[in-house]
Amino acid sequence: MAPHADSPNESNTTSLPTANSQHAHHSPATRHVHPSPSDYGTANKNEARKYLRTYGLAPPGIDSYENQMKRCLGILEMKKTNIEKYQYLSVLRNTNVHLFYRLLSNNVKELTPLIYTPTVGEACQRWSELYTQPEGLYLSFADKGNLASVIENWPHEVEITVVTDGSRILGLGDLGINGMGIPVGKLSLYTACAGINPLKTLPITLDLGTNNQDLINDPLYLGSRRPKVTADEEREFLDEMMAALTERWPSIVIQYEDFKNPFPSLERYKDTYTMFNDDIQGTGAVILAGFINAVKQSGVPAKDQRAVFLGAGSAGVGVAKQLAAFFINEGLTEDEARKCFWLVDSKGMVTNDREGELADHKRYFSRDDNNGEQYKTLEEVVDYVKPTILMGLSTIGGAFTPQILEKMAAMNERPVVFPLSNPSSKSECTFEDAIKYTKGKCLFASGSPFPTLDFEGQKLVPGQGNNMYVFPGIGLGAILSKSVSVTQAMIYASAEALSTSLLPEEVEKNWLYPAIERIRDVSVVVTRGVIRSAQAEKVDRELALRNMTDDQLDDYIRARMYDPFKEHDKITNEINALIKGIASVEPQAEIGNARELKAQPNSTEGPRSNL
Ligand SMILES: NC(=O)C1=CN([C@@H]2O[C@H](COP(=O)(O)OP(=O)(O)OC[C@H]3O[C@@H](n4cnc5c(N)ncnc54)[C@H](O)[C@@H]3O)[C@@H](O)[C@H]2O)C=CC1
Ligand SMILES: CC(=O)C(=O)O
Ligand SMILES: [Mg+2]
Repeated sequence: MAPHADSPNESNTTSLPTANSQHAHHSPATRHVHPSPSDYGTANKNEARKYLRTYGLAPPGIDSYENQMKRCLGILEMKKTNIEKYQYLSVLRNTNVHLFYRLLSNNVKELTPLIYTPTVGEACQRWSELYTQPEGLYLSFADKGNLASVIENWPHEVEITVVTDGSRILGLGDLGINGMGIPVGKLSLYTACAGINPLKTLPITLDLGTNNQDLINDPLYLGSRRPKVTADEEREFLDEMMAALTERWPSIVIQYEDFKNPFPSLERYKDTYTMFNDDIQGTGAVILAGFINAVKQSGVPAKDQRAVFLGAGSAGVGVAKQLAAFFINEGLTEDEARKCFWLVDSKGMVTNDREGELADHKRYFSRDDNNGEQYKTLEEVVDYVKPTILMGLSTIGGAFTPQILEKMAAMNERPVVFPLSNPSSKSECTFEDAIKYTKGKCLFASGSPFPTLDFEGQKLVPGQGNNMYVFPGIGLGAILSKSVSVTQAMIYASAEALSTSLLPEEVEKNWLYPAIERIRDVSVVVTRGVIRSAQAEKVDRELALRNMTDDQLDDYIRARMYDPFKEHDKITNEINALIKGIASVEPQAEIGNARELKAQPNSTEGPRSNL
């Protein structure tokens, strides 16, 4: 990007009718609305400052983007802990949203762990303790019956929302309204990875009570202290919320995230609203993509795959279902595909004849061929099944012990070992242990990032099997195609697209996922796959996209992605348009602060000094 290296005294490329008059007041070349925090940015040129009415309200020096980012990285460097870095970045997002996204886009690998897993886990655990600024919308059970009017308070147009009830935040359990860090973090990635306009994103956290006694006892906790509502109460609440959101924003895409039991809501809303569940479907897709590439390397055909899953919750079952769909595509019958999976939960291997009631979502993969044997521990199950694949979605850090990893290596040329639980403390094993105990044989991906490793003279790069590779493209695809729903085929298509998005040199290095630094390009490929699938399923409403070639569609997608490096061009265009008098000025909300909750006054206010 070209730096904006103007000095305070340099004149700028365009000159406003009143720009050089030190005493000019009431210039028509100003916006007739209050500046937003981003308008005070130090990279704004004088002309822009006058136009935005922030002249004199920021230091006179005019920064280049590079300088701004250098300063931010310097400040980050000074922060001692990751949670301090998280806080600094949150404040930056609130005060200069475009700078925040420039910084994030240019440093996605380094900064994602600070705004997302693992740091967001601690941020959620301490949300009420560290609370400093509004970020998102809270919908309380006490407001049932009035949700539409609460939603009305959100001051911006919305294209996409991420909703959590905080009841299963990463692998950290029920965190109540402290879970807000998750929708905020996911939506930051929507913007950084898929260029969804930050102003058009809405983080929502539902306050449906909590069963976490520590929170209830915590005087600083900012949610209600009532016990978690019943399943029936939750359903009624969600019915009202879905209707109210869609009433206000008819094209809104709604992503469910980190609910303890998300299956009933997915089943209930998936055909009626443009919604999907990230933990079941997004995770299923991202792991399928990595697995498709792992299969190419391991050479084990679908019919010979034996997958043991530690964890049979939303993510475990979601991933198993996507892999089963792939096995069916590879020629297996549904029953043969289903039989490739052995699920293990906190009570041991999931079987039809074990004691106690089996949750509905576990039935599909429940085994009936265990001859009355109940295998309680993962090691017992590994000995019994002799798996080719070991997936971890259990929230149990360290559950893939050295012994289990050694067994995987002894049984397989290239064992697939995916410890996918988040944050890092919950990962079923580290990359280092996986490499050490399988002697470098395993095909590895983890939910949270691990550092690269030197092993026998080779630099090994771990894959990150995290739904962040697909949900941005699923969301953008649904928005651009104006899909009436997000179908299973669209989710599957996102996985196929991701699996093909690797560059030849990435394939050459045996990577399972593309470099995270290329995420915006990858998201274009995923978005195109999702749109094509929506068209095939006839759930799209933007019919003109059907006539585009793939190249044309890619250009179309790119052109609609928010680019934080172009925000100043937008201001310049507004000024030029104003000078020429040929266009009306865009409302401030277009370039304002994404998370600013205070509604902007409309333009009835008279102009102030432009100096
Ligand atoms: N890498 C990624 O992109 C994603 C990772 N996840 C992670 O997966 C984990 C699970 O998420 P969900 O399935 O949504 O949670 P969940 O609460 O629905 O399921 C957890 C499962 O783990 C099982 N489990 C708990 N303790 C166990 C033990 N000692 N031994 C064996 N199994 C045990 C439970 O019985 C349950 O089946 C979380 O840590 C989450 O962060 C979730 C979604 C995406
Ligand atoms: C990544 C994610 O969605 C989770 O850990 O829940
Ligand atoms: Mg999640």
